[in-house]
Amino acid sequence: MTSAAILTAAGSGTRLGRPVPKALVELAGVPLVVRAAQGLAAADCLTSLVVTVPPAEVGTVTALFAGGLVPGTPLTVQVVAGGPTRQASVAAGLSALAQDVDVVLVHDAARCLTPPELVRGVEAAVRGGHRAVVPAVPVTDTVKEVGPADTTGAEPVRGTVERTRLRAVQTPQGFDRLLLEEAHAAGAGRAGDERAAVSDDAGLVEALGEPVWVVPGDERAMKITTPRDLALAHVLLGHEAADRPAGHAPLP
Ligand SMILES: Nc1ccn([C@@H]2O[C@H](COP(=O)(O)OP(=O)(O)OP(=O)(O)O)[C@@H](O)[C@H]2O)c(=O)n1
Ligand SMILES: C[C@](O)(CO)[C@H](O)COP(=O)(O)O
Repeated sequence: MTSAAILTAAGSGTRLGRPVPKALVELAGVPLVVRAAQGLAAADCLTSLVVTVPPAEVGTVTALFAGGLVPGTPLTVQVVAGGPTRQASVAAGLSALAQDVDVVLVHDAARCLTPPELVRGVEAAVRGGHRAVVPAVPVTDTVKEVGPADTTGAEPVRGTVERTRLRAVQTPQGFDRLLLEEAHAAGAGRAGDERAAVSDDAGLVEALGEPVWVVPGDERAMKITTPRDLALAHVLLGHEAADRPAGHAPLP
């Protein structure tokens, strides 16, 4: 039996605000989707990778991977069209997995600096018997629940959530394949609509009533969502933010 990853890269990147889908935006000259795939390959615990991309970009991304991922790594790469939500994209990736895959990692291309040791740790935790595993870091802000805004736009605080029990969840999330397939089948009715879809795969497993386990995450597994995140990713890489589009001022 083998381990595989589904790399979700079918989003548009609205919050990043670039003219190309986020996965094709370059970080120090390398598209995010390629960086993320190379990080998965470097973990050396996977045999195949299914990359979900916007339907119009299947050809472009297939060409990006035509030369192989990392010299010397035998990881096979298959590029498929994603869906209208992240949940739908993962479901599309699941149906493209090879038959001998029994452990599946689901990873965001937007978390392209995730270190290989985190990937290995999640895969090992699933192989070790935990059927659903998410990496996470402690929350550092105080988190409050609020009610509907008044006429001035101010929102009343309803309560303060006990912070010591909160974790910010990252990817890759690792699953026993049969459990992930069962969870996606049960939640399929939610996949077509962003307001109903789950924001992570573990949420579908939780909805089944099955346990989900947390392992320590890593700050480098940050998600690139906004222009500020992209600038931070340059800093983490030790590069100047040279990919800034023309006309954009440097961030303070
Ligand atoms: N229909 C979708 C939506 C998102 N994703 C992927 O899910 C990951 C996390 O999503 P997010 O960071 O929200 O990316 P976008 O949806 O592209 O961002 P935005 O919401 O700003 O448009 C990304 O790697 C994204 O490509 C996907 O595969 N299919
Ligand atoms: C899966 C995820 O990265 C875990 O934190 C996150 O939920 C993705 O959310 P997004 O709104 O699709 O970026």
